[in-house]
Amino acid sequence: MAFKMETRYAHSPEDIAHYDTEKMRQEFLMEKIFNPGDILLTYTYNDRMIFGGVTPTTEPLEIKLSKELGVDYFLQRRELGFINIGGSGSIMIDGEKDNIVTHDGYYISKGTKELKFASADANNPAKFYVVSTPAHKTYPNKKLPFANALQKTLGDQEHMNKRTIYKYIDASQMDTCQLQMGYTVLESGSSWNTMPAHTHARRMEAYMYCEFSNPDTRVVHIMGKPDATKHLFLEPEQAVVNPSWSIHCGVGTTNYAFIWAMCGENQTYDDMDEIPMHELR
Ligand SMILES: O=C[C@H](O)[C@@H](O)CC(=O)C(=O)O
Ligand SMILES: [Zn+2]
Repeated sequence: MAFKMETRYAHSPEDIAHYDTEKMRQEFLMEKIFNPGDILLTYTYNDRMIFGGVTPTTEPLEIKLSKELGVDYFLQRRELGFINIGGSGSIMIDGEKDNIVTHDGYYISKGTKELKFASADANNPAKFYVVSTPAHKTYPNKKLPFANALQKTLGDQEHMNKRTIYKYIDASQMDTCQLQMGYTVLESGSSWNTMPAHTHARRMEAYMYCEFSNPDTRVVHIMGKPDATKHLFLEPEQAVVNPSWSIHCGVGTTNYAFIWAMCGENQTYDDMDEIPMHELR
């Protein structure tokens, strides 16, 4: 079992103006999220979000962080959400087991001492995409089945952005200190996400692109100030950190899905500043 947590620092818009492709990728792209048997995390200084992949095979996996966070145990002062995009598995929350199928999600409260992730079949492992944010209060753990997610259909064929947003952790539906998280699925023939683009200076956001309809599909993720954009070419199951001053949208060479997670100042999903098309550069 390998455990890795990389640190990614925070940037100003002026910093990235001079970054070339390689530097942009080093600073904002996570190239590997899921590796069988491993826990691969990123700690970003943008609102101190921790995100990454837990991919158990034969042995259950547990995120053990204490010294790194200056606490007694990982979730002492944090909450955690996950969505499983792999095979079936299970979790153990302080001794209580719950089975997890593909696309099940979960909210795990601050104060949880033991959280173990397992796969039912090591050859088709569960892929737990986990996101954790600082938390000040303990709210109930909550299983978030795909079928219960709050659905919002957006876009149309003319704009090549027909998609469904599945809100798993939504502050208008349940208690969460900071974290909000969901899963967006594009329809066949649609390629654009989050267009018109937006910023929300009140929250940062991480995107993890997955479930590409073809292995050769690439998603071009666009970020930066609206009038100074940069792009990254992404393979399946890679993630991007988007600072709160940055737009975050993308276009794929086929359709795809992605998991988004936000935290910061407020919890109002619709608090977004849409960018007029003529302002994009
Ligand atoms: O702040 C909200 C996030 O960027 C996403 O929820 C947007 C999204 O899933 C989409 O438009 O496809
Ligand atoms: Zn957003």
